[in-house]
Amino acid sequence: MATVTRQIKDLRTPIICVMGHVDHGKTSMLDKIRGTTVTDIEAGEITQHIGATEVPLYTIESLCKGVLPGNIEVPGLLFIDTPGHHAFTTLRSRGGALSDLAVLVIDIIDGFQPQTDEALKILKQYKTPFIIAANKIDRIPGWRVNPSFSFTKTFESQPDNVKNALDNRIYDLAGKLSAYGFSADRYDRIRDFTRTIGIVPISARTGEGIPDLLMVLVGLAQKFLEKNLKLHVTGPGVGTVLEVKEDKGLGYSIDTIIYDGEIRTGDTIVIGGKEKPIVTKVRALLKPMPNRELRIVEKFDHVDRVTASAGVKILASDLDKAMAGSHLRVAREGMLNALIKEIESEIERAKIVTDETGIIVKADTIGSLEAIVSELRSLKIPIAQAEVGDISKKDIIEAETINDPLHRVVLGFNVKLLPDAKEHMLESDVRIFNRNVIYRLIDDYADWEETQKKLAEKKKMMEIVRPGRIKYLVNCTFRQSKPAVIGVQVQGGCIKPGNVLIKPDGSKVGVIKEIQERNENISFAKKGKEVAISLDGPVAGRQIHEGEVYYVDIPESHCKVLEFQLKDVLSQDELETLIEFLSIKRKDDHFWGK
Ligand SMILES: Nc1nc2c(ncn2[C@@H]2O[C@H](COP(=O)(O)OP(=O)(O)OP(=O)(O)O)[C@@H](O)[C@H]2O)c(=O)[nH]1
Repeated sequence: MATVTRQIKDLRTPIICVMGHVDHGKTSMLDKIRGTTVTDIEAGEITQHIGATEVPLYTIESLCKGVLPGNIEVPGLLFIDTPGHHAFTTLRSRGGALSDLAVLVIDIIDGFQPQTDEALKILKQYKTPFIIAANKIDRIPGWRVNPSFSFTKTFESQPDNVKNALDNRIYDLAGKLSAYGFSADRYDRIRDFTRTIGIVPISARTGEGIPDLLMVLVGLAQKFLEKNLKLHVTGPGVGTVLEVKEDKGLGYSIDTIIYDGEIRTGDTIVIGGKEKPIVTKVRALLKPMPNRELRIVEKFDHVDRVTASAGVKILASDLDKAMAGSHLRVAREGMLNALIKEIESEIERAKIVTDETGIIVKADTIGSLEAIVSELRSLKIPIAQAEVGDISKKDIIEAETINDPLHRVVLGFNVKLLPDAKEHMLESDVRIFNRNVIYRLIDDYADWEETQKKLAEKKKMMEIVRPGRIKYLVNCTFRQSKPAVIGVQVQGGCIKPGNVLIKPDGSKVGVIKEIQERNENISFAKKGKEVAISLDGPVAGRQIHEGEVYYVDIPESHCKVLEFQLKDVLSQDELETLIEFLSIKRKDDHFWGK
């Protein structure tokens, strides 16, 4: 058996990003690789944050059971677990940009889905080499499970019809990929991985195909790293802050990915802070034990130095204001000022340009903030303020000053509602949405906004005098005066008690006191109804005559609202009646109600 003992010191660990549609099995796949389970702690079952898992070469070697080629020099693989929903585009792009390689997970039964397409577009844009993990092969009807087998081995043991079914699905995937200009094939039929995308059939549930996946990734990383990547493992470290945490006993710490160079205890580092760059000294470097996921690790190794690429927890003072998503740079001799300037301009760029008025957004990291902002922008929802941090009383007070009640809103993503904010909220009309799943946060706000709009329209309609046209029916004079009681037919729109009536020549008729239908008082009568109305003002036979037509007199300000704001909510006959009424009013004054 060929042993893999050729680690060359200066090669950094390639960073792998995992992408794919919701529920296609990204988390399960990583779980299978690292042998732990994070699915249970995912909010809303969607992976929310970039996490990192280092899989050392010896683990890959043992999983691949001797099938690994003999020329591997990379020290292992560092997996970044990117989230799966389209609202995470920004985070994904960051993952895409950060990673050397990607695995696009596709449920072989479900096939291409919207986020599969989106991931492909991102991969293409960033020119990131990738492979496809065609997951859930155990769901192919008739599949014979061989837990943890390599794909080639388990495939051999399948009946012909199952083999064909799998190949047909792979063929389908390859067809879809060709629409993006990618040529793709089952990985074991490919000679040149730089030209053809490898499709590795796997089952994240049974572990089948996982050895093949790792083997292809290591081989590909080796090839691409040799060709395309300059490897710095000795220069000053460069990284990105994934999360800022307050841990019991540890104080504030930052979880980071170091993707270039090295970092040592005692190093001076510069990182992005909420207001200004933070310059601090590394007190301790805590590396997760190999094969553990950075977020749920309980055990750390204290190390003196870490080389790229690695997920590492850094302990230092002044980290409470560190900003998740910002860069981290190690400052060696004479570099400090330049680095501070660099991080300063980065903070400046990260400040999200906001609109003059709009809602307030708070999020836990720059990445999630950017994702929410870009989603809100695409929905054309204005943003007055967007910041990393918990929801404070100040945010609510700020929101109270917003004129439009639909924008008197604070959207919080994965943040706390601070106690003083909670208290103030009770006496405020500001609406707060605080969720830990981005699409739910935005959907909830959009639903609320829609309901509020409808309610506001309804309220407006209730207050506004609406168009109406009636005909005074022949032989329907029931009382001549004080009040006159006459029978009418509603010919357009509707009438209500309190409506003032006018004639087509614009002269005033009187005010409707009551409306009766079969001797019962009613609050309104719509088109088609024949009702009796009592009228204050006119004397039947003198000022008003049977056979005449009257219009509801609409105040000029109401006409403006009807014509320019509520036109879409008016029925066809209301609209026609309004047009007739306006032509009466505009006969002498062309600009009436405009
Ligand atoms: N039968 C079968 N089920 C699988 C396999 N892989 C994942 N699943 C199931 O598919 C569901 C989704 O898997 P996840 O790993 O949570 O998917 P994900 O892509 O990480 O989903 P998000 O984090 O929500 O984006 C879970 O119920 C898994 O148990 C597989 O290979 N075979």
